[in-house]
Amino acid sequence: MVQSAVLGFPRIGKNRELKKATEAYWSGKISAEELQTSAKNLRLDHWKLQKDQGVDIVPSNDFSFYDQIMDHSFTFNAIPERYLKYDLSPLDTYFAMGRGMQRPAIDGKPAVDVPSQEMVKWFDSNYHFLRPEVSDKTEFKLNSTKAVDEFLEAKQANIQTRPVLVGPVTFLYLAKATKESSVKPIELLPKLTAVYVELLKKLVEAGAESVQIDEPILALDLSKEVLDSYKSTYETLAQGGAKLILTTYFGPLKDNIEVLKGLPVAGIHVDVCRAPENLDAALSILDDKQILSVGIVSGRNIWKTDFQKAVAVIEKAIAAIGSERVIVASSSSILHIPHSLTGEDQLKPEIKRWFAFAVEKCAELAILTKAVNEGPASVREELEANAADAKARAESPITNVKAVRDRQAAVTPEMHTRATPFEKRYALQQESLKLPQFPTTTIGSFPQTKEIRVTRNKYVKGSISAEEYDAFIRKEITDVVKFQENIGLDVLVHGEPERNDMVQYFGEKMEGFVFTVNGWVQSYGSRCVRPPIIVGDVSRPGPMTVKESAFAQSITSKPMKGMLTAPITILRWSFPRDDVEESVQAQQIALGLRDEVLDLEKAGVRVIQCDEPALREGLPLRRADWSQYVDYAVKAFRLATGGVKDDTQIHSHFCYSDFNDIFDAIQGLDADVVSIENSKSDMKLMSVLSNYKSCIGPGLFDIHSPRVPPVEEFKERIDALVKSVPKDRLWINPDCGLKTRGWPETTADLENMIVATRMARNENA
Ligand SMILES: Nc1nc2c(c(=O)[nH]1)N[C@@H](CNc1ccc(C(=O)N[C@@H](CCC(=O)N[C@@H](CCC(=O)N[C@@H](CCC(=O)O)C(=O)O)C(=O)O)C(=O)O)cc1)CN2
Ligand code: MET
Ligand SMILES: [Zn+2]
Repeated sequence: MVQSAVLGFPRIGKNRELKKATEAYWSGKISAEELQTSAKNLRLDHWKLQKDQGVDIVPSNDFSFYDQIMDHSFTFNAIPERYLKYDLSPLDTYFAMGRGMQRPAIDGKPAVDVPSQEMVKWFDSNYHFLRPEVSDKTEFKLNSTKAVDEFLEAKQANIQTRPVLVGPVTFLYLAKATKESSVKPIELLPKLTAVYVELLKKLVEAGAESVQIDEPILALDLSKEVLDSYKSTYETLAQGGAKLILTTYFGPLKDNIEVLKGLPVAGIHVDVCRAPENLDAALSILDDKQILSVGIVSGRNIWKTDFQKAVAVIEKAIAAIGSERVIVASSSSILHIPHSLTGEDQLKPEIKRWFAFAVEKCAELAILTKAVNEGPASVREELEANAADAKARAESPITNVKAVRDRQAAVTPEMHTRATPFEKRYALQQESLKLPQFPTTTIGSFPQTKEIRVTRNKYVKGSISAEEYDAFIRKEITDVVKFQENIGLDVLVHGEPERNDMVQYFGEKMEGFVFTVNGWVQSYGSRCVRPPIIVGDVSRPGPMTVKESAFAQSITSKPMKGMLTAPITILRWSFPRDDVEESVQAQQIALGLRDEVLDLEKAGVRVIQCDEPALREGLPLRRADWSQYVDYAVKAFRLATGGVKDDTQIHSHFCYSDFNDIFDAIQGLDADVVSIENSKSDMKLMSVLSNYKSCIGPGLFDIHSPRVPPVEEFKERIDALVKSVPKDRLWINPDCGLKTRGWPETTADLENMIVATRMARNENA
């Protein structure tokens, strides 16, 4: 019999219970025990939910308080020394790795001041993990039995789970060596694998029938060294005695499939949503006992699975290897989609029927499995309903809007190019903006205080009027503008208090999107987003940000920076359509933004920033696919911004550190100023910065952590930057927006940043 499986379930909870509990713990409102209890309840709920939907194989150890990769660093004792010297509890050590910790000496306990680990994007998703850090001194050992404990916890509730581990090759591939260490992480494989064996033995002892071991890097271009390591690593892992299901996802395996041939694993999992060709590839290398887990229900999007197509794929696998050896699974963990559609009553029924969220995806897996086990007649109604939903979507008028298509057809090459080259127009901008050396600015948002969120919530629920809300936002903007003037920033921002989220906000102002009330997806740690869903052709019916930006400019004589989210980021951080090319969707969004940019310019805003932080994560996982992506991504940005006058300054912003990969694309945007995250990447960007032809503001402090760097630290960073960036091209700013920070640390951060900038100006005048 075919079995169904989920590779990982969203852990944040239906109503973001985990977010609320961890944040309450951090602020001292609940105890560690209370936090553990709510986590335990959530795990139990989620196991039961999946079982109730009819899933046969449910995962354990997919839970995490912060990030599953960091859990592995913690489990295998890859804990940098800097987190251990304070004698914190294991839980607090763990959270310090995730978010840093800074607190004064109290009750005889020493002061703590430690930044978090580096946070990076999980493949091409909007989820972030904490990059493991290893060195030749790392002593891998079992520091935690979380995987075993959670397995037993489920077992106690009479639920047999399949524990999930991140495979050792993927773990070390994603790791970096500490600064002091010369070791290449991958060289530590033998040492680390030995500890995996120990853990696997414990899981088997506890009663685990099989273990899911994730090796998603197999969807990347890999070196021979990495590929070759699979054989010896998995031969060693086999000593653990566990039945391993080696899991790959997010893309085609291509030639990497070869290394899976002959590995001593019980089965492999492939993603056939992203890469249908993985099915044949996998079938061609399995031995005559191995299981094939077919990832057919997408863990990355919210569209209903096309049952008819899916059944055909599964039947093909069954025909090849027999039903005992086939598992029907989610393509990847379904961490990336919201919890459930229940309660999303504001969605029009004719559109809601196109979607399946996590709980509904579980039901889909059960239906598909039944269809192949008991025959289509056993789920006839479900199959018919599914076919009707697909047909209704294909025929919906919103998926093909003539005015939008006509405008796209009329786009010309000239619309992508500014009238004058950078050097000349920057000189004009300098003349009009009159900025000092090393201009200071911020990335856009200021703290989204509890008061702001609560007031917006009241407005959304209708308990305050639009006028009251507008007045509140105007007051917030006024306060933020005054604050920036007082503190001495050069290019101001309005602070984005009116925005729930930089993507959702724009989605809500454009046609072609729909929204959820509770469709939260974890982005990092306790932070979540509610991605809007692109359901049809996109257009912009009217101004989206002009009112707030024009007001902010009207109350200051300093230049006010208008703040927009650029096309690829709106596209990537939404759930895009799967019936139209992403390049087409990007261009539709770009045309809407182009109108907004020109309206801002008309309203007297002379600096306009279009944030494109998702440009890097949008890069296809395989290099061979990069150029066609970069081509449409860069065009979309240029289409949005290319229509402005010479003396209107275009900024962009990127918050990740792999600048190298995308250097040419960023250059190709032809923005006048770009700000990029830099503070946590060990200043490794330095070497490429000197080649950048326009202005650049490498981030000077990490906004993900409440830790405030002292003035000297800022000064050191600026001094290092002055050595690689031309003195008339360097801007000074934080890594990213300040919305997740509180006012005390924001004030201290910016004060220190400005003091250090003034020192640097004196020295470099
Ligand atoms: N979409 C997206 N992706 C991104 C980023 C981003 O900004 N947006 N930034 C990078 C890092 N990721 C981040 C993701 C989320 C947040 C973040 O701050 N999220 C907030 C929610 C933001 C939001 O949607 N706020 C809404 C709803 C807030 C809310 O929780 N309201 C309460 C009621 C009010 C209250 O009691 O607090 C409720 O609904 O229950 C609003 O302000 O309107 C959170 O998790 O807390 C920050 C960074 C990369 N990816
Ligand atoms: C994730 S990039 C954030 C950019 C946005 N303008 C902000 O400051 O919040
Ligand atoms: Zn950012």
